Amino acid sequence: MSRYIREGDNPDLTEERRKASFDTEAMAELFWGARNLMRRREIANYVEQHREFDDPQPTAFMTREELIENATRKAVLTMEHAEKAIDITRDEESHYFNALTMGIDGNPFGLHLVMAIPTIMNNADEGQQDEWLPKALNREFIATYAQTEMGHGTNLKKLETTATYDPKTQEFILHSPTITSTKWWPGNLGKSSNYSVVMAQLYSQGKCYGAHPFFVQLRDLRTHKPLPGITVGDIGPKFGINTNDNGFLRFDQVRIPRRSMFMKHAKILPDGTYVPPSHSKLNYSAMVYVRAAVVSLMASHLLACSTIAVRYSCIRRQGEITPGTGEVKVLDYQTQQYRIFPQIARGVAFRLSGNYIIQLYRQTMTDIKNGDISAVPDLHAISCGLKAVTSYQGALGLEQCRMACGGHGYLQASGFPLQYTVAIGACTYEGENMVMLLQTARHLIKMAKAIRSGRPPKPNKVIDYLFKKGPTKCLIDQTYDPNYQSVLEAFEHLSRRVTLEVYDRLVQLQQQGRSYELAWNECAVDLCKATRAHVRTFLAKTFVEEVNKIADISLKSVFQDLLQLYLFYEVTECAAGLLEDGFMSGQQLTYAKKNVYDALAKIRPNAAAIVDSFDISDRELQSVLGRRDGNVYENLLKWAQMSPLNKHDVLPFHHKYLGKMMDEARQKSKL
Ligand SMILES: CC/C=C\C/C=C\C/C=C\C/C=C\C/C=C\CCCC(=O)SCCNC(=O)CCNC(=O)[C@H](O)C(C)(C)COP(=O)(O)OP(=O)(O)OC[C@H]1O[C@@H](n2cnc3c(N)ncnc32)[C@H](O)[C@@H]1OP(=O)(O)O
Ligand SMILES: Cc1cc2nc3c(=O)[nH]c(=O)nc-3n(C[C@H](O)[C@H](O)[C@H](O)COP(=O)(O)OP(=O)(O)OC[C@H]3O[C@@H](n4cnc5c(N)ncnc54)[C@H](O)[C@@H]3O)c2cc1C
Repeated sequence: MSRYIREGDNPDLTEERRKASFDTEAMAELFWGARNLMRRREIANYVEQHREFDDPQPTAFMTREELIENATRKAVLTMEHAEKAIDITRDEESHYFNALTMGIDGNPFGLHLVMAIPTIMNNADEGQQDEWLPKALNREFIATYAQTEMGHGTNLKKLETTATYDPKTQEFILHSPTITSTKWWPGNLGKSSNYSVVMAQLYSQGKCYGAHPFFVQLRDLRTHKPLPGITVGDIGPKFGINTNDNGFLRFDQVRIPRRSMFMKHAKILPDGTYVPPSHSKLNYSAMVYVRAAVVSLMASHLLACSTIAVRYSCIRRQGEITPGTGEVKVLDYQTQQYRIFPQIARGVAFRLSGNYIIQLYRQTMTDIKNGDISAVPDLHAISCGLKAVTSYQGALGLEQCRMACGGHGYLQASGFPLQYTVAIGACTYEGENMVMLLQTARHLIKMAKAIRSGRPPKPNKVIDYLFKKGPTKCLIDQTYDPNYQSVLEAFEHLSRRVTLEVYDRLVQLQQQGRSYELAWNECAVDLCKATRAHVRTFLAKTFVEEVNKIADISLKSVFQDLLQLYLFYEVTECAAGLLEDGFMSGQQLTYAKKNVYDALAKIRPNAAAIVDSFDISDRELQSVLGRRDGNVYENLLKWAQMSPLNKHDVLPFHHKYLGKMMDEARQKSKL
């Protein structure tokens, strides 16, 4: 019996769990890996046993100051408990523990862990690492990553903050020369951090060498007051992540020692001589890390929101399908399945590719340490595209899950506003999505040039297909192929065609006299399409490969249903492109749609058990609608009764305004 079924649960949800064709626990093991699943359970138990991690009230009812104080309290507790609760050397355990204890809306260590420490690990030289890393890991300071300025986020070449080297004192002078040079956005900069990685234009011997990272103390270690010459604060409430004190920062001729510059790759010698790095973008590795991590992060958001939507749709009865047979669970509506199940399938696809890309990141960082930088452009290309596509599709998917939950989906109690507002940040941070799509397109255009000139680069799993000659007509038909060769070939065809077409147009525009840059801008929409097609191909192939590795027949069959849905849903999503050149026929599109509907029907009886197997706890979901026990209605009422507005039956200012107005209106009407 499923470990998710307990006495007192909503019977509709229990009925759903009993219907499953597979063992939920075995599925959870497959999904997370046996060891990770066991550790997740142990960590979740640990947190449940320490009630001090509980929020004093739902965070939705807290003011911003209360939110930040609560997060800060829990962050300190988290660090105090970490060594007892988890193996701190295992990233998976840290991420899970942090998510359970601190939630997803931000915490004072967010940027310290995600960007500052990776920058120290990958950009500090040995001496600097010896000095900074133990202190960073030991929480002797909290650092953030200050790169974006009020005037420039994308175009790093135009950052205005300067770091001018003074050989006489062997110091850099940090300065913010204009209002637009004010650092703006860095997470945890406003109030929590006392150090920061600061990206500034490096000047030495009268020459500018471009943006470089520096490690800068911002606040006094004892008083926490900003150091002389430094102005720092919070940028105010935002669309979401209001638990995070995203900040602003200005420097007024602040002097820092020469060794504050990260010197693993580029260096300034004491006399001011600049030593360039082996690759000009090695200083950007923390950004590459977060872009890669976003893929798994989007998987987590999608799987959490589809868990909420599926569970709620199992207990929500509304309307009849066959008149007179009683109200159905809303999950029985095909439209509901069409809204929610593709989000599950995309979440799984993102999880699988997310694992791949993080491994590639780790491998590339190791290669760089060993002096091999050859994988840097490939990692950059695929991580930019994946980040852009998964954050965009993730955002759309979360919104579908919310809308699938009707009015209650619009409540903060649903958990959707928190998930959504956190998730959509990823469309912008770490490289705005269009900009990221265009970065991948640069790589694709190089590949197109190689194809046209008949000189393929050295073999590479991600782009080899571009150099293949695929079928000239789509081979999708009604026969079942577990390798989905014809679908993958269709995606490859679309990607190859769009890439080559936009390349040819780029060349043609230049032949007509446009500069490369102007031609590029005229082709930008199609360049983005090429990236999307390439990323779709990558996600799809990774999904097929991973499903083919599953040994257990009953689990594999569930994954195959999700894979079928994923692949044919994507075919329908890119149908215009496949039909445009006559590659796919209308009839084949009809087959694809039928495959989508068939997959929905196959997934329907397993849906509740599938989302259970993602093993997302109520503590993580923070959702009344997505509760494991399905007891939504009584808990919605309890939740509303906790609203601070309900502390008073009559609001203290009622008689001052509305009461007075109505009294006066009644008086007048009596006259
Ligand atoms: C389940 C998950 C569990 C746990 C979670 C784990 C971790 C947490 C994950 C997420 C964290 C969550 C929350 C964090 C929240 C927020 C963090 C956000 C922080 C930030 O936003 S920091 C600021 C980020 N800023 C940007 O990204 C700026 C974007 N701009 C750029 O990157 C660049 O300027 C550019 C790419 C647009 C262009 O660069 P450029 O102008 O310097 O260069 P050129 O255009 O001249 O290009 C030259 C050449 O270099 C290539 N290039 C560019 N960048 C790179 C790179 N990074 N690596 C390799 N190569 C690069 C470029 O492609 C060109 O190549 P070509 O050969 O000439 O074509
Ligand atoms: C939640 C959140 C957290 C953040 N955290 C941090 C942080 O910790 N540290 C930090 O340094 N920064 C942080 N940022 C800043 C973030 O990295 C930038 O906002 C992002 O890189 C985009 O830069 P921008 O805001 O200057 O947008 P702009 O570059 O001004 O872009 C505006 C719009 O113009 C278009 N555009 C711009 N350039 C191009 C181009 N080359 N081609 C095509 N279109 C283009 C895009 O549509 C874009 O949306 C954060 C931002 C957010 C929202």
